[in-house]
Amino acid sequence: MQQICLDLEMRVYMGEVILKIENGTKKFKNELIFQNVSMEFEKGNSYGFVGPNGCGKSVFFKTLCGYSLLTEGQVIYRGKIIGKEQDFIDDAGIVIEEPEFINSLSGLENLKILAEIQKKISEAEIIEVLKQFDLYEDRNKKVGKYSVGMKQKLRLAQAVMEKPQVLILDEPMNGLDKKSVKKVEDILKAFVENGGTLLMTSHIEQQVEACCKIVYEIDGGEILRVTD
Ligand SMILES: Nc1ncnc2c1ncn2[C@@H]1O[C@H](COP(=O)(O)OP(=O)(O)OP(=O)(O)O)[C@@H](O)[C@H]1O
Repeated sequence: MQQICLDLEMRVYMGEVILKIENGTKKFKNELIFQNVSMEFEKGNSYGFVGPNGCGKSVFFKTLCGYSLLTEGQVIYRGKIIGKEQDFIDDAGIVIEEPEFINSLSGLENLKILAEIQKKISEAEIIEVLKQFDLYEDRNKKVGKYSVGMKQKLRLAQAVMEKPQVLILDEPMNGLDKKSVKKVEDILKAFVENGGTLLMTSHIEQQVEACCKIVYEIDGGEILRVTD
């Protein structure tokens, strides 16, 4: 019975627009990053953005989150205008550039401190996420001694641990080996299948194609849809 209710609930929400950008333009002084972009992001769907270094992938994601304001246009999250009615998007797992972990504390201790802010999840749930990302064995090791790939997996673990509705991940596969890439792909696909909204970037097209149903290319101030 519970399963049937869950399925019905998911069908209601799948396809509903959760985040959108309307006529968005971003400039830094005279540098145009993107112009007049309108896009909608739905629950249960996944969006990949590819483009060369410096094309504006991170800036685009920062404007969607509210970390950087649009020069023109607006971002609307769950019906509220970001930067006016709400500062940042919430209930979202975000990896844009490097969030600073405390190097002298372990991976587990770092996640516990971050989980304290919202008090949504227990230590047992954090442990489960660390297991998912193959970090359980190293949970008590100081983050300062983590490898590049381990730190990246910890960032992703932190992004997903509170089961957000939206994931906004800038270059999530950076520094990961082949096995870890596959594991993260599986985690992200399951997130979308369960009704989550995934936005991710990569400068490698195959990486976004593996995880995302809809792919865009960012270049020369334009964001063009690659997939049908
Ligand atoms: N705060 C800022 N002030 C001025 N210019 C900025 C700022 N942040 C980014 N830029 C510029 O915006 C452009 C796009 O940068 P962005 O970081 O979005 O590129 P990217 O596509 O994410 O690149 P990469 O693949 O190398 O991470 C670059 O020319 C960059 O110098």
